Amino acid sequence: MSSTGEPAVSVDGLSKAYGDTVALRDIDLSVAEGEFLSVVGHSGCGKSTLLRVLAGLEADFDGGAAVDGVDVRGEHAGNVGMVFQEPRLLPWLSVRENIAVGLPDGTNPASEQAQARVDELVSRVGLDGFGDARPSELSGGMAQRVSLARGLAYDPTVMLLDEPFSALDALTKREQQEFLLDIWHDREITVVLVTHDIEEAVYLSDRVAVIGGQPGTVEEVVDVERERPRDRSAERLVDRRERIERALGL
Ligand SMILES: Nc1ncnc2c1ncn2[C@@H]1O[C@H](COP(=O)(O)OP(=O)(O)OP(=O)(O)O)[C@@H](O)[C@H]1O
Repeated sequence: MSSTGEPAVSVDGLSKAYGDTVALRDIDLSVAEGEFLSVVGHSGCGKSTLLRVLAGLEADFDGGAAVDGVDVRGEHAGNVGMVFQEPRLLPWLSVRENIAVGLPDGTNPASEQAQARVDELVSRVGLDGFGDARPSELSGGMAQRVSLARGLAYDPTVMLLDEPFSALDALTKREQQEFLLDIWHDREITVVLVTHDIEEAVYLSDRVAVIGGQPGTVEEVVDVERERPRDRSAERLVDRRERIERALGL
């Protein structure tokens, strides 16, 4: 990744209302290239709204939000991939075809280049041998990996993940967390992860932004550390978890 020194994500005085409901108020946030940032907060504090703004899905807001220095409201904005809580796969398409849905507009999915890109993504998310399977033949964790591959197909610089593991059982969730770290490991992408799970946020992230209140504002940004691999029970992580819990009034 070539570093321009520009933050991958910058949010400046962002406020967003839905009619009379103010979801976010005066949010400032900056995410460096290659950084892993999590966003935690109580239900309804505006976490998904923040991701939707960054993904260019909400045009009507006050303040600024940019990805790679480009305003998210602009025509060429949003070199982002998005992964949701549910995999949202098309049941009548194969794994390969579902991933191809995420290829950049104008790509001919039948072209040799597109096919090679899809094969590479199937491999990258550990699904060799399942390329022709239908979503109904996959486990929850596998389906979520297809969703991740579809998000990566666009070759985004920033991945936005909205509680991608919250529907998974505890063991699968851990596997998927490791999997996401593997994908992110070379820091070729910047990750913004929304989660309810404080332990997950602390284990995975460089920094954790705590959003509180309604409308949501940034209460605190907690530095975790840059080192990896990490021990989930390390004192430093426990300390960070407690700090976040206090910020959330838990
Ligand atoms: N499309 C919408 N229309 C009206 N109000 C909305 C809409 N989307 C979100 N809201 C409101 O905005 C506020 C923030 O919602 P948002 O989904 O961003 O919160 P969240 O922190 O992601 O919640 P959760 O953790 O429960 O997913 C809530 O009060 C919600 O009711």
